Amino acid sequence: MVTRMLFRAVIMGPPGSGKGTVSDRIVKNFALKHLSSGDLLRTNVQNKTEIGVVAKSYIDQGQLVPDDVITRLVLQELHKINETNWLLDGFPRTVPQAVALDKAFHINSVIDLNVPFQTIKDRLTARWIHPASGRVYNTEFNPPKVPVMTD
Ligand SMILES: Nc1nc2c(ncn2[C@@H]2O[C@H](COP(=O)(O)OP(=O)(O)O)[C@@H](O)[C@H]2O)c(=O)[nH]1
Ligand SMILES: Nc1ncnc2c1ncn2[C@@H]1O[C@H](COP(=O)(O)OP(=O)(O)O)[C@@H](O)[C@H]1O
Repeated sequence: MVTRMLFRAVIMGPPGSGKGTVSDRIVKNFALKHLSSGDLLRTNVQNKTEIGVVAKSYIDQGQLVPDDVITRLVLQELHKINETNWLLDGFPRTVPQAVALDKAFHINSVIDLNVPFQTIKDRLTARWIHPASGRVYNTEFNPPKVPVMTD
């Protein structure tokens, strides 16, 4: 049996550090699937799945979704793309999540975005998200081609 080497990476950093933006750029240049825990949760919230209903109450309060809920959701998705190289964004965020991921998969690389707090504040102030597509812009760094429109 021939076993193909698969590349598994995690991108970490506080909210607003640029995980989503950097991930988009990486997957444009490398054959990786980008899986974002935030996007996954938002899809579940939109579709009103059982997990989505539970997750919404935490997200709306600005809290982390409980470890067992998010871990089940993310690992289930990762098993679906078992034959693919992937880049995981937003997970793990806690030690129990990291332990669960480490047990389930061998991780080849971790990118840790180290961005000063003031820079994060400035970026989040200028962040602009198009709700329908989930595309992320920045009014200074990465503005949409037509102001207030998504491209
Ligand atoms: N100036 C600058 N802004 C950036 C950079 N990377 C991301 N941003 C912007 O910072 C904001 C937060 O980025 P995002 O990818 O949503 O961060 P996440 O919350 O870690 O996924 C967005 O408005 C991005 O357009 C960067 O390298 N420089
Ligand atoms: N690994 C995780 N563990 C717990 N909750 C999470 C996790 N990832 C995402 N969430 C929930 O989803 C929300 C949105 O996440 P995300 O899109 O990554 O945005 P941000 O990077 O701006 O926090 C978080 O505020 C949190 O409530």
